[in-house]
Amino acid sequence: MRTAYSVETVRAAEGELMARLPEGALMQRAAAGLAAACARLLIRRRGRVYGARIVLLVGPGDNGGDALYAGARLARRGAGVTAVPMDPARMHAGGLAALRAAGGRVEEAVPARADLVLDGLLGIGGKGGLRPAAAALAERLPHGAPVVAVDLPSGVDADTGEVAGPAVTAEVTVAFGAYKPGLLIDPGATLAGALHLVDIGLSLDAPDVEVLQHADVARLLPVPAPSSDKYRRGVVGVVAGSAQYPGAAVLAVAGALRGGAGAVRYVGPAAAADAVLARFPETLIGRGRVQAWVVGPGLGDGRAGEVAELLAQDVPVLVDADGLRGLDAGALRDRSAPTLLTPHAGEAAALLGTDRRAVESGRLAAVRQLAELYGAAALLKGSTTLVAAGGGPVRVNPTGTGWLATAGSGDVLSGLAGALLAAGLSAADAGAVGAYLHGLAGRRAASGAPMTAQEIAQALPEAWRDVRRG
Ligand SMILES: NC(=O)C1=CN([C@@H]2O[C@H](COP(=O)(O)OP(=O)(O)OC[C@H]3O[C@@H](n4cnc5c(N)ncnc54)[C@H](OP(=O)(O)O)[C@@H]3O)[C@@H](O)[C@H]2O)[C@@H](O)CC1
Ligand SMILES: Nc1ncnc2c1ncn2[C@@H]1O[C@H](COP(=O)(O)OP(=O)(O)O)[C@@H](O)[C@H]1O
Ligand SMILES: [K+]
Repeated sequence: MRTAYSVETVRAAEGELMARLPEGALMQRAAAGLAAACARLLIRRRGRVYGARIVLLVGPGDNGGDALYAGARLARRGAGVTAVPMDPARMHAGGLAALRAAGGRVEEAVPARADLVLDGLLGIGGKGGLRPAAAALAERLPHGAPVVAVDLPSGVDADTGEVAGPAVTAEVTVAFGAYKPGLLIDPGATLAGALHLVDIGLSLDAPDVEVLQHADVARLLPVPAPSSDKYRRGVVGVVAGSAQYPGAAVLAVAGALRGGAGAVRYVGPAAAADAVLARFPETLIGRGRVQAWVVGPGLGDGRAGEVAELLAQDVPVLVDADGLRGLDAGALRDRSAPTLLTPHAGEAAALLGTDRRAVESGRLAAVRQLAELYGAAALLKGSTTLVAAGGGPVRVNPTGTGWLATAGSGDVLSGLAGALLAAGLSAADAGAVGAYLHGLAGRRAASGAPMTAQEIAQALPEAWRDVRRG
């Protein structure tokens, strides 16, 4: 499991540790780890550190200090290091002295050529969008040089991943003590590139954000026991599709059949039921007992009554797409069985009474609000799928890919996550495991070329095997 901690938590842990260590010790640990990561990158790219041209973008705070001390270490290994300050009058004094002592230079303009750039403009002390002096440096990077972000790409909000205006795009981000949520959530995650963590000795407990990995997902997968039968494995009921959108029913059932439940029951108009049976003769048709319902994909208008009726039952319910329209927050909060809502940004905006852009730029806050307002687990789809429930850490899905943005892909996910719910996973686990498998299947089905939603469903068994192999 990869975890991330808010700035407030990291600052508190740093404060505690700093009080017990000699002054500057933490920054030396950070700079040593940073310099080692830079050296590895230079050796990979050009065989050695000696003779490399390194540019340090230096902000006024400790983030700039880290860059200066790391630059000094690299200069001692024979690199030519040039520091470019955001404000020449405000640079970390100790770091600057160390760089000069190691033979580094300070210049006002960013050199046109470099083998490596260290972005030490802003770290966790950055507030709001980059101010003009910082933005000017971030926008004038030497062409083609890889960028290593110090703790955080400057311009990314550490707690949310929001980016207001210009920001640095890094090849690698070297984070100190802990990952920050903004490194894991888009748009920040995309700008951060590959992540590398330097242990500086912080002790941290409950994370704000967590990212499941293969081993975590493997532990949660519902694998049949010798004594299993189809009912014990769980029956998932799918209420989806309409005369206008029969395909949504087929795709939701396709996802559900690969989600680990023992049987899939379909409830919907005859035309959609015929389409489902033609494709999946193993589907049970018509109402009956289920261990979880999936309701919403392709329902069309005028079926809110059916949604309310399912929500009145004391079984887990996943609500997606058209099912999300006009949900009654009070009724949801009163439910005792688990509920999982799976909106995309537009649907989430409608549920929260805000606009789509606000959701997309502040995904973490939006998913937390959804979970709180509706008293349910919430899975916010899109670039970086997030799952929130009950005030616990928000789960960030690491397997997503833009190729998943294809019509019907969400229908497959709803069936899949619903089946996991029927198999007995909690709503948060069903959402997180569903998104994980869906992303893996999407990557496998696409492998660099467009794919269809049906192909995502078809690739799900391979995603399961992949996860179980570890
Ligand atoms: N604490 C520790 O133990 C350790 C911390 N470590 C390192 O310290 C980093 C945090 O350092 P930090 O607290 O000095 O803040 P930092 O990110 O350098 O920025 C603050 C400066 O930026 C300015 N500024 C703010 N927003 C701005 C904007 N939008 N655009 C432009 N300028 C802006 C702000 O200016 P002001 O608002 O004061 O005018 C202030 O001068 C952390 O990320 C890690 O790298 C490691 O060494 C490990 C040990
Ligand atoms: N940029 C993206 N990166 C990763 N995944 C994405 C992106 N855009 C969409 N997705 C995923 O694709 C699926 C689309 O679902 P949805 O919006 O419900 O579409 P549809 O209703 O057509 O099925 C979701 O799983 C979502 O997370
Ligand atoms: K930085």
